[in-house]
Amino acid sequence: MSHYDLVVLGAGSGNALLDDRFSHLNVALVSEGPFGGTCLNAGCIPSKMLSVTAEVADSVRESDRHDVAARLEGIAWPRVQERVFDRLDANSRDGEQGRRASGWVTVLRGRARFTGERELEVRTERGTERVTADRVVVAAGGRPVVPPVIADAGVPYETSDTVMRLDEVPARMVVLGGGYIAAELAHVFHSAGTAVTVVEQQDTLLGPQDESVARAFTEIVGAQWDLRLGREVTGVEQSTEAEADASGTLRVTLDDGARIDTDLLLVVAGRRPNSDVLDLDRAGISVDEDGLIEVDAQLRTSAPGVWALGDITDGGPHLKHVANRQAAVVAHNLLHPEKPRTMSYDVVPSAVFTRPQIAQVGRTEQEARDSGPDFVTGTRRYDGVAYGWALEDEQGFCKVLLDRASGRVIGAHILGTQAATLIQPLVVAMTAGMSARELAESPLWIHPALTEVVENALREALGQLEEGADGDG
Ligand SMILES: Cc1cc2nc3c(=O)[nH]c(=O)nc-3n(C[C@H](O)[C@H](O)[C@H](O)COP(=O)(O)OP(=O)(O)OC[C@H]3O[C@@H](n4cnc5c(N)ncnc54)[C@H](O)[C@@H]3O)c2cc1C
Ligand SMILES: NC(=O)c1ccc[n+]([C@@H]2O[C@H](COP(=O)([O-])OP(=O)(O)OC[C@H]3O[C@@H](n4cnc5c(N)ncnc54)[C@H](O)[C@@H]3O)[C@@H](O)[C@H]2O)c1
Repeated sequence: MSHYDLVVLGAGSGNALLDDRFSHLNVALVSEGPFGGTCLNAGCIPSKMLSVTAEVADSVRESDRHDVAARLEGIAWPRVQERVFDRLDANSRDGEQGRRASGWVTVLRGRARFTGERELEVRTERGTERVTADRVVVAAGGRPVVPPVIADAGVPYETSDTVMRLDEVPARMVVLGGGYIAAELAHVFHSAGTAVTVVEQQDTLLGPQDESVARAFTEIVGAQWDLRLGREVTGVEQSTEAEADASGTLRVTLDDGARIDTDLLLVVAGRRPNSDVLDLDRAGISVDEDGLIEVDAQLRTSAPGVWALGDITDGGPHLKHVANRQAAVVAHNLLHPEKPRTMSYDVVPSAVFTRPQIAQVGRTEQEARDSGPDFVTGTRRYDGVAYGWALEDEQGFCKVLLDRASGRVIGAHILGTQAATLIQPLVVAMTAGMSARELAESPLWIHPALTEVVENALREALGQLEEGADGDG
């Protein structure tokens, strides 16, 4: 049994909290999977590297909109694979080697589970190691959910953990689920030449987005992907050899009786926390009904001396920038228990790196309607500003929601080129408590940058506020 000052479980965002400030401690970093966790190896980063490649191909395809004569000869998928994963795998290996060479971090690669309070068993290649610690941070993330209809069918399928590393691009793909991951990966594979069918149980893709964004996105991609909305998969079978040659290796049946022959099934129907394999009850760590570890604002769990962060917790949306901030808060609280910091989830932006790109922060219009504050909206389209003309963009828009009483932005939604970047001034204003008028009128907005669409949406909403105020008077 080895004893440590600190054990961190998980080499994703958990690894991010360890820096030289901890070098006076005896630390163990335990991880089953590779360093960098989901984000580096199978999540945010490879998906964005592939999505930018897809964007480049899309630009060539659409070059005639800008009177440029170009023809796409194809995406060299094996070379893309090498470029993306050689870099990411090296980064992961370097991260692990750096820790091993640090002199103060012991790396234990293997599956861990709790055997008592701040006591763990780790099954490594060299056998089972038992460790105890004064303090423990649990950052064991989550994994894809595979509905029983697929898991029990005994057929081959891919998830986001595997699909980005395929050797070749399939001719046909059925994507089960129409959320974030589906939107990003369907774009990548469609652009690489795959005929994509998306099966989503709700009536739109990206259901939790603002209703105008979800509607517009569903309509735009509906012209490129075969969408089966409001549908569920009821069965999947492997085709016979003769059928496979003619129509693909799998046959997917939907609840309306439709049968779809395909070469590959991608299951992206949500994620679940890895808490079920950790025997958390033996450590006194409480979870909610979804298996998420319950944490307070300081990211403490119900067990003394145990903190948790990232996708395994019930603290905030499961996004990498949230997990990174949580890691910074936990690091501070471990080092300065007398002056602890807390997490706030008041303003959490997110983006979907699909085509068109989508970004959001704060409330959706449907949430604002349901939760009752009196609000106004302002929407401006990309084709209403000069840079939108330059882009020949006929789909993009920015919508802002302002609280009538305070004049502050309570939500913002952008669909279109560079949405993830354009939303940031709105995020800053919301975080700083700046009014919409201050944001629209105090900084100079560069002309004719695309940010003018944000400025104009704000001005439109401010006009609505004024009209309301005049009416009241
Ligand atoms: C395809 C995809 C795209 C995404 N894109 C984005 C994006 O663009 N932007 C964004 O903000 N977020 C994105 N996310 C979400 C983001 O990846 C996660 O929120 C983030 O990586 C969570 O970090 P984490 O440290 O909580 O978990 P992880 O990074 O999953 O780390 C968990 C660690 O725990 C280890 N572990 C688990 N169980 C055990 C065990 N029993 N014993 C030992 N070790 C264990 C794992 O090996 C791993 O090292 C994406 C996710 C996916 C799947
Ligand atoms: N850009 C980003 O920030 C980014 C990108 C990818 C993933 N993520 C993170 O990963 C999480 C998981 O992404 P995800 O796309 O797997 O989940 P999700 O929750 O976003 O979407 C899952 C979708 O699958 C549908 N679904 C579930 N079961 C189904 C079934 N049996 N039949 C048909 N449809 C079904 C759901 O209705 C939902 O629309 C996200 O919530 C987010 O936290 C973030």
